[in-house]
Amino acid sequence: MSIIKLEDVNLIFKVWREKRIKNILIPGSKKFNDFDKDGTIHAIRDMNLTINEGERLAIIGHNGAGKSTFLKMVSGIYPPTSGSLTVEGRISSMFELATGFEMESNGWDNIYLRGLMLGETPDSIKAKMSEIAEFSELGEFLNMPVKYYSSGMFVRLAFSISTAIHPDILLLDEVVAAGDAAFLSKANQRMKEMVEISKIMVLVTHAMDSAVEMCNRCIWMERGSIVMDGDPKDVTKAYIKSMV
Ligand SMILES: Nc1ncnc2c1ncn2[C@@H]1O[C@H](COP(=O)(O)OP(=O)(O)OP(=O)(O)O)[C@@H](O)[C@H]1O
Repeated sequence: MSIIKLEDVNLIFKVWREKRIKNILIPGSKKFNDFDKDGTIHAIRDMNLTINEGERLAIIGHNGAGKSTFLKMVSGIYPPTSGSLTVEGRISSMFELATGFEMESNGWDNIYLRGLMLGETPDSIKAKMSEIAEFSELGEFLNMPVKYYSSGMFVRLAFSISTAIHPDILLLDEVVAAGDAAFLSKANQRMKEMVEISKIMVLVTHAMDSAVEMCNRCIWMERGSIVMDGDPKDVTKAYIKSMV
């Protein structure tokens, strides 16, 4: 049984500002970085939300609304400052794909290490290695330290590993642009398969048609809070209307 449950959750970032060189050197420039009077950003505010199995949730909202922070919090990157966050199920995050790579190690070693990080056992990741390598189409480059990869090659490797595991909960931040056109179409197909097998999907997007086509529930966030929660057609319509 997979579930994501937030009860009165807050996430506050402490923003370092008083000691900026600019503040010290230029008198009167202290207000340069005035997000909040006390130097904090309240990214998630008193959030209550339950996401159950079968739900495909889209999160929409303006820049800085807290959408990506929400995903990172659910994936465990940022712990909530207060409140209760329950996540049951194996998570796969399709964002910050580069996190956790060993730049000095080669592609093969990174497949293995990253697989373990994503919850595979040594045996299960070994069994998937050749399939991951094949999907990435990196061939001989897999023997090379990943620090020498081009950005497109790096994305291919990261994407191939992340999508080889079968998650209960799939967290997506926009569409993953993975390499050239041929790889992109293969990647999109693989992404669709992942969406189908996952029990819960959360998609952060600025594309209203993706929210409507891919999801069966939508929340609109502003300033860390949920403004509206409901059918993607209704929520995206209200969001668009608010902008005109
Ligand atoms: N690591 C961090 N440290 C400090 N503040 C942060 C950090 N990450 C995000 N923020 C702040 O938290 C707020 C929410 O940011 P977030 O990235 O979640 O917004 P978003 O809705 O995903 O925006 P966008 O649509 O532009 O991607 C913003 O004010 C942002 O500046």
